[in-house]
Amino acid sequence: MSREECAELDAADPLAALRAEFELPGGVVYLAGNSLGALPKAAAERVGEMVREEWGRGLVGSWNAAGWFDLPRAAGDRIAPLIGAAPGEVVVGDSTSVNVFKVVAAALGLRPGRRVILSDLDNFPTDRYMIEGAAGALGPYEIRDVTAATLAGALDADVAAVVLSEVDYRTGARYDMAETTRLVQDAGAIMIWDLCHSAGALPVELNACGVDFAVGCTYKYLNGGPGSPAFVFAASRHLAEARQPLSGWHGHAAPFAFEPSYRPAEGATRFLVGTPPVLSYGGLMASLDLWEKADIADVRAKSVSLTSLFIRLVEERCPELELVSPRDPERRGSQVAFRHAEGYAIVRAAIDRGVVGDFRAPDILRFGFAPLYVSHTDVWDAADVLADVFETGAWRDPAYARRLAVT
Ligand SMILES: Cc1ncc(COP(=O)(O)O)c(C=O)c1O
Ligand SMILES: Nc1c(O)cccc1C(=O)C[C@H](N)C(=O)O
Repeated sequence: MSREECAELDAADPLAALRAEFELPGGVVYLAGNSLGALPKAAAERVGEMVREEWGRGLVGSWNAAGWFDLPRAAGDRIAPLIGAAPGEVVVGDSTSVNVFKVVAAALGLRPGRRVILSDLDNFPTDRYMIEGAAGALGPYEIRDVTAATLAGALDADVAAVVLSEVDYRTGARYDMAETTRLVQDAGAIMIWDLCHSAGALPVELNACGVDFAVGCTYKYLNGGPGSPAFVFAASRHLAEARQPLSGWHGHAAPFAFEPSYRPAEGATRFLVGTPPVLSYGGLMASLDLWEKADIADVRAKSVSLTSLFIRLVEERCPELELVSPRDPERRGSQVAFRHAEGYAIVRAAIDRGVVGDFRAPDILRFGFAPLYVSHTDVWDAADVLADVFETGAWRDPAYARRLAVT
């Protein structure tokens, strides 16, 4: 595959026009949108307007006039179609970590008498830490570690809830959501999915799969900006009964009645806690405008095309790298991971040459493909830079051996 052929694929890409809506620095191929999505140009304007007009001029009246109070529900209703949820089932607030705690607590409350939580050993650590915290605070509960291969054998009548990430943050491996949810629910347990690496990366059908609860962040493929608030989904059939213990006033049935005791709000609002980080919703809402112009089926088709092309080019040109992601596109998300003992130095050398991926210990090189702004020529250029890093031995520079504190 030549660079010219990649350009032809880009010319036929139905999402191509969306790239111009993003602020992307020149000379950079950005393959870390699975960690922090790129900046939509309109997001900078929107946040600026919120600061100047809504905060500066509207002052406290903006809680009503500018709709600040309803942002968690409004943003949730706009994310709902991207994850196969109905209006009223999704709210946006807090972080994914905090939302894991809430849905685990809600799930445990729906399965009294069952004392076991199953958690994927390969799940992103914060999910595991929050499950430990919830089990300790609400328990005692026993946590049993599973993998995709051992899950079925671990399901028994003691299991209250199962928490899995649909797409593995390191390998990009993807669970079969429909089949796994059915398996878990057939055992009488509650199914909780973490969609951090799914939302905006591939079509998610929460209700079609009968999922109970889900959480996910908005700063990766949804491009909401650094630290933009996370979402939480609760299936409508659970909304009347589900309770979560972080009973803050924004989840109260009548926050401005200032009642002395907590009464949960109707619907998913009961999963809210305190005052929303209003300005952080500005970037997210601007980004969600772009999502209305994108067909998620096109997003998936392009994602498969980009990731498959990257695997092919890198395997041809960098035989030193071992593919870690599933080769079958059905079984992977929108990222590609390779293994190499010197992965850290290789990633740093590639970043210095304009190809921004990231490294996950102990030896994973990770590249995310956000179909709204990554092109096939970007993929070609990234593989070219990686090949150059090997051919020139650039990664051997001692400067690349020194680990940075973050990311
Ligand atoms: C699967 C998964 N869950 C959770 C998180 C993070 O959660 P939080 O936004 O609370 O830091 C990440 C990435 O940061 C993730 O990849
Ligand atoms: N959430 C992050 C953060 O607070 C700092 C640095 C990176 C992140 C990330 O999102 C990492 C990402 N979840 C991952 O899959 O590794």
